[in-house]
Amino acid sequence: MTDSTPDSAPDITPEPDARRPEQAAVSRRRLLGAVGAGAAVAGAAVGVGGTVLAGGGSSGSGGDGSGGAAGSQVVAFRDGHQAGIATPSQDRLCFAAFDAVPGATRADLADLLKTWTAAAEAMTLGRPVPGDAGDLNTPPDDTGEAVGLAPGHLTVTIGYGPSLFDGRFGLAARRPSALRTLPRLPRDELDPAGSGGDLCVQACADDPQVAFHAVRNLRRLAFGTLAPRWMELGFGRTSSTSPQQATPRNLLGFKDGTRNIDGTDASMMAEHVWIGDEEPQRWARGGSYLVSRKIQMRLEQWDRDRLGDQQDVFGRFKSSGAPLTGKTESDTPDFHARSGGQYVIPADAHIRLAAHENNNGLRILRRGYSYTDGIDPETGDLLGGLFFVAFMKSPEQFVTLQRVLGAHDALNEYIQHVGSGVFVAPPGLAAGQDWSGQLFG
Ligand SMILES: C=CC1=C(C)c2cc3[nH]c(cc4nc(cc5[nH]c(cc1n2)c(C)c5CCC(=O)O)C(CCC(=O)O)=C4C)c(C)c3C=C
Ligand SMILES: [Fe+2]
Repeated sequence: MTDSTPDSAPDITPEPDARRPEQAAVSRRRLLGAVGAGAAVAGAAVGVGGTVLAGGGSSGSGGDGSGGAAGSQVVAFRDGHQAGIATPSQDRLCFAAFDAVPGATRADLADLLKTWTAAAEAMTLGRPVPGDAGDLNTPPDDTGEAVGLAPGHLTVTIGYGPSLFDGRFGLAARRPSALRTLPRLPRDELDPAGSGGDLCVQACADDPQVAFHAVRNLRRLAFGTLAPRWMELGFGRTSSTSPQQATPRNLLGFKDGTRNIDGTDASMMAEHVWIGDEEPQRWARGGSYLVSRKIQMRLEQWDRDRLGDQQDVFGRFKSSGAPLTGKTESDTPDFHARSGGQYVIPADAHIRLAAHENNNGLRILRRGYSYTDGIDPETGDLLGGLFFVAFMKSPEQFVTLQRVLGAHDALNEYIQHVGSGVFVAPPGLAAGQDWSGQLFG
């Protein structure tokens, strides 16, 4: 893949002297007129209709706004698969789920998805949402907080929830076969207000402001069609999706992502992650199912647990990340090894229960983030955990794993699943294509 070197982001400074309630509709019309799917992004040096835009390498480096770094901080927006799945996971996340507002029509949704495509592509390049930046009588098309920041390897990945394929938008006949609300799983205590959604947007970047800016601007463009349902900010990745990345640690202090699927391994991705020819809905092939789970951790309780028990919970050493049967992080766990009649990796250890060796070869691509919700007003405890995100060929992969984990995992003493989502992430966009045409056919 080739790196592009976008110009530094243009100034979008005119001070608005009038803020009108119809601002969003005006902006959306202007954006469609000015850009349109497949046309050149306003001010961009690179066309969006076919030119290879960028390499997808992410080092996790922070966006420093330096023009020199920008060229290597653009992840290709158009590809066979959406960026933000197999591409290296960035350090920061902003994830939002949206619902269609009552009265929103098929035409509204189609219009919005076209607009979102152009906006997401521009922001990925480190550019503002396109439009006429000089009109003093309408609000600026871009909210402005990413001006001067580097692209930060921004990826914008969208997904459609099962509810989008009900009767409202004439999409029932286009519902991917495995897309349905997850069944109730063991120990679930889900908050409906923090679960589900008609659509989702996963924005990942090296810089939290770049990720938030992307979601905020898509939300702004959606006024009158979609309303936000829930949102999560992730401040530290808890997985590696490329062999070049060091394994990060989760909030329990353990290396997380050691035996994740490598996003550059095309055959593993085809076998476990990408929707293939088995899917009758051709438009969804090359996409993937996204399962999100907000998993609260009992951090204070964990912090009082002894090290030996913490290691038994996972079946790995805390400091090195090696399995309890090995010496280094990359050693393969030996699930048969015993000592004094007991398994070295305990029967209820997280990795024993989750390992593909013990689940008929089943694997998922994990791409989660740590989150915090501040302090529990009732107990004074720190609130935080894992915003688990995983991609897979079918949500059944998650359901199968979680049925086992929810019933037997030693980790259950320290966690609670409180939010849930399932979405189909459509395949990547070809030159000239947009999310609207792809979904509506
Ligand atoms: C249903 C799927 C999974 C949920 C939910 C889940 C929650 C969860 N996991 C950790 C921390 C770790 N998980 C690790 C490995 C691991 N986890 C899953 C699946 C789920 N985890 C899988 C498939 C695996 C790989 C197992 C293997 O093949 O060995 C590890 C070990 C290091 C690694 O391989 O990544 C850690 C640590 C937490 C904290 C958590 C919920 C809060
Ligand atoms: Fe896990």
